Order: sequence, then C-alpha cells, then structure tokens
Amino acid sequence: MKYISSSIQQTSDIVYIESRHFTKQFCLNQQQVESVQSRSRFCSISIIKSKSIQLDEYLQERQDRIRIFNHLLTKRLRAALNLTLDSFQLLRPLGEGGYGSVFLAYHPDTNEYLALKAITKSSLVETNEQHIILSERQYAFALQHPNIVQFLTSFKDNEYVYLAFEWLQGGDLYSLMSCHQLTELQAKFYSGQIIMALDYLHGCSIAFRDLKPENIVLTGHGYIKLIDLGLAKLIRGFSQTFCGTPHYIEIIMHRPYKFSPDYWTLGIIIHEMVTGSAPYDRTYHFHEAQSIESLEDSRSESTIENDSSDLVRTSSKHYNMYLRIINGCSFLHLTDMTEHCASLIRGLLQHNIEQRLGCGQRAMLDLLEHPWLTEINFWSLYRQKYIAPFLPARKHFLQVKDSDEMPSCFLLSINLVSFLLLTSLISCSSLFLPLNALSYYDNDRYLPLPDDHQPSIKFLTSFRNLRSTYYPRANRNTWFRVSTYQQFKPSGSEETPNGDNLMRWGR
Ligand SMILES: Nc1ncnc2c1ncn2[C@@H]1O[C@H](COP(=O)(O)OP(=O)(O)OP(=O)(O)O)[C@@H](O)[C@H]1O
Repeated sequence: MKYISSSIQQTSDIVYIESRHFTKQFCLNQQQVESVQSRSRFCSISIIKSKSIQLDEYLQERQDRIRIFNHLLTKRLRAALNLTLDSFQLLRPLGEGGYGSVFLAYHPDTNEYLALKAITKSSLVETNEQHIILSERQYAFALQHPNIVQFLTSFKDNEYVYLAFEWLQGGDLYSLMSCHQLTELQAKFYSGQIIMALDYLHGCSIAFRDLKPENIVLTGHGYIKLIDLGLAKLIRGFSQTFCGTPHYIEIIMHRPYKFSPDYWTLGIIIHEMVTGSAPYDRTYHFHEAQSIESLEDSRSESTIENDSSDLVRTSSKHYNMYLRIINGCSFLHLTDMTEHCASLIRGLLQHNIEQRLGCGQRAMLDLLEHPWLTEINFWSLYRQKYIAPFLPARKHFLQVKDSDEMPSCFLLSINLVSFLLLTSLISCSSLFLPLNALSYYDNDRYLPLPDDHQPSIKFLTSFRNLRSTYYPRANRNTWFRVSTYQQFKPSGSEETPNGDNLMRWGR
C-alpha cells in the first residue's frame, strides 16, 4: 500500500509512429468517388445513398447501445466478491488525477492486464465528494461503447476504493499532441470518435462535463476512448452545477444546461488539435489568475454578452481566468485552417446555446453531417475499419519498420530445416513474450504483436535481446519487420480485457 501513497513520477514511455497509409485511405475514397461521379450521375447518387444508409446503420447501432445502457443502469451494481489488492500485481503507475492514482495491474488468475484506479476514501469524505466515485462506478458499469473506456469491476478495502478498467496502452491525446502537430485529416479521425462517444453519452442522458485531451486515451490500435466519468452526470431535467477543468470551463455555468458544455469543450479540443494551441492564452497561470482577481471586478465591463442572465459565477476563484478564456474564444481569428474547419469550431464555440452546433433541434446530426466531416464514414469509424493515423509504441523497446523488405540473404537461406528450427524456437519463446509489444497494422488490418502462436506466418531472428519478427504482407510478396527488445515476464499475453472476458469479472 505504501506504493500507492508514494508520489508518482510519471514518465511517458510512449512514442507515436505515424502511419503512411492513413491519409491514403481517404484519398483513395475521394478519387473513387470523383471518378465514379464523373462517369455517371446515377452512380454518384447511389454512392451518396449508400453513405446515408451507412449513417442510418450507425444511428441504429447507437439506438441499440442506448437501450442496453438504460437496461444496465437499472440493474444493481454488485461489487466484485473476493477481490483484494493482493489479487493483483501492481506493475507501474499509469497516471495520477485529482481523485486517485492509476496503476497498471496484472491479474494472474485471469491472466489479464488492467488499469486499477485507487481512490483514498478519506479524501473523498473530507471533501464530501463521495458522489464522484459513485457516479463513475454506476455509469461506467452500464456504458458500452468502442470510444469509452470499459469498466470491469470495483472493490474496496479500509483505505481505498478501487475501480478496475480495461488498460488503454497508447497514452493520452495530450501527449500525442505534445509531440505531433496533427493534420486536419488526423484531427478529423479523433474528432469523429469523440463526437460518437458524446453522441452515445448524450443519448443515454449523460453529460460528460470534463472533456479535455488528458481524458482522451489511445488504445494500442491508435483509436481513442474517453476515460474518467467522475464528473459525468445523468441529466433528466437541467443542471446548474459549476464544474469542469478551469481551462475548459463552460461559459454558461450559472444558467441551466444539458449537454451544451460538452460541445463547447469539443470546439476547444478541435481547435487545439488543428492549430496546436488552445483558442486562448494557456500561459495564463494560476498565480496570474489570483493576482488579476485582486483587481477590480471587471464583470460589468465584460464583453461577453449584455444578457444579464448569462452569469459566470463571480465568487469563483478563477473568475477572471474564465472571463479571459471566454473573451479569447469570441475573438478567434481562424485563419490557419480550412473554411469548413473554421465554421465547425465557430459553431461549437457559440456563447448562445441555441446557436451552438449540436444543441439545436437536429442535435448531433448537425455535427455528423457537417461538411468538415464528410470524408469520415461514421459507420466505418465506429467499427474501426480505418488505419489509425498514429500507432503508439513503447519507447526504447519497440522498433517498427514499416516497409522493410525481407533481407534477400535471409530469404535464400530459408530451407525446410531452418524453417523447422525457427518454428520450434518460436514455440519455446512463447514463455518469454515481450511485455512491450502493442500491435501493428498491415495494409488494411491490424496485427496483434506479438503473435507467437502462429509461427507459420512469420519468421523470427534473435540477436542478444533484440528480436526481429518478419510478417508477410497481405499480398505475401513483401514483408515488414518488427523489432522488439525482449523484456522477460513469466507468461501470458498482453491482451487488454475485451467483451468476452467481462464475464469473468462477474458482470
Ligand atoms: N484505463 C486506463 N488506461 C491507461 N491509462 C489510464 C487509464 N485510466 C486512467 N489512466 C491514466 O491515469 C490518469 C488519471 O486518470 P483519471 O483521469 O481517470 O483520474 P482522475 O483522478 O479522475 O483525474 P482528474 O483529475 O482528471 O479528474 C490519466 O490521465 C491517464 O493517463
């Protein structure tokens, strides 16, 4: 337990490998559409129709998911019996948030890795925030969506409440954005998934209320999931609670809202993804906020809106900072982006809720059909058919070469005997799977790494602790090489929990 209470030094060991295939898949689609369009008007109509059929399929799936959520929410959540901290091996810290520390844990009985969030009971009682943990447990339990982290189980001891989630291996969006400036197309890929997650949450009457890049985490395949439902709220009527993270604070906090704060923060995140910075001055630090706060209250001179009902809570410690954020967003010069992107961001950063994108009568449809997102086929994105723009890999351990040819000398030397030798070597090595490997794509599909149980489709070389594995491409004429530095662990694979093994967690 000392391990949990000690302060966590989090160092990100994730690197992001940019996919060369990501952009191609959209270009190809576009070309195909254009060439077909030029050939026949009839064909172009059928393509548009098929796209709208696919949108219908997505919307139908969304409805089914919402129905399942409502069904599960009415079920009483049972804490996992017989689970204690001793049931797990804590491997390393994954992160620390305001409410708890998160660890990568290994559960030997099920041979699974998971993220274990430990929340000190006393701190919750002191700050009277027990509802936060309760809400996270209850909603996370009932939510099932490819873009929302899967909750597995919970248990407690005298000091802590533990929440177990599927382990997301790819680091958060904030880390990705810190080392890569995203293109608009890449930003669309992530935005589309955030939109689908919000669409689902709002369909379940849940406002997320804490959307920020730190709460958006990449999977091993480079897709994203929302984490941290601590501030999520089931909204049956309207809410007026003042909450969120200061940088993403919604301007309307003191007037009734439903889901509109999530759209505002979506606008801020899309701006950050596309331009690399927030639409306001992020250097405006906490101490600066306090010093300005001691100055005269500038509320009456504010340029926010003349509408007196549009109140930002003046008693708030960060009141002036909020003002600055809001004002910053209203004077946006969106010049470094396409017109469609600018119109989407402007639409989301509307002060007036009625005019804000996503908050009108057509709700999320206005976003799903926005011109900036036309390249995205939401049904394909939902089923994760695209190659992700970035593939996360563990720094120092994994070296991936996308288009390495199989060395010709190596190919020539492969005869039956060496093949058999290699095969047996691979079978033996399954005892020593590298902990670091994630997954890799090959043209249009993802390959799990390592995949030592199919020795017939790959070759392996070892040099000291560096191991190279050659995978055949789909067309079988070329190869790509994945090199892993071995880190030995006793047994098992690094699969994250999936739908099937939820059963084992007593769901
Ligand atoms: N399922 C997960 N897989 C991998 N890493 C995770 C997972 N859940 C959380 N983390 C890491 O732990 C960090 C803190 O988690 P989380 O945001 O849930 O905690 P919190 O106490 O609710 O934080 P906050 O102060 O943002 O409310 C995240 O930023 C992320 O880096």
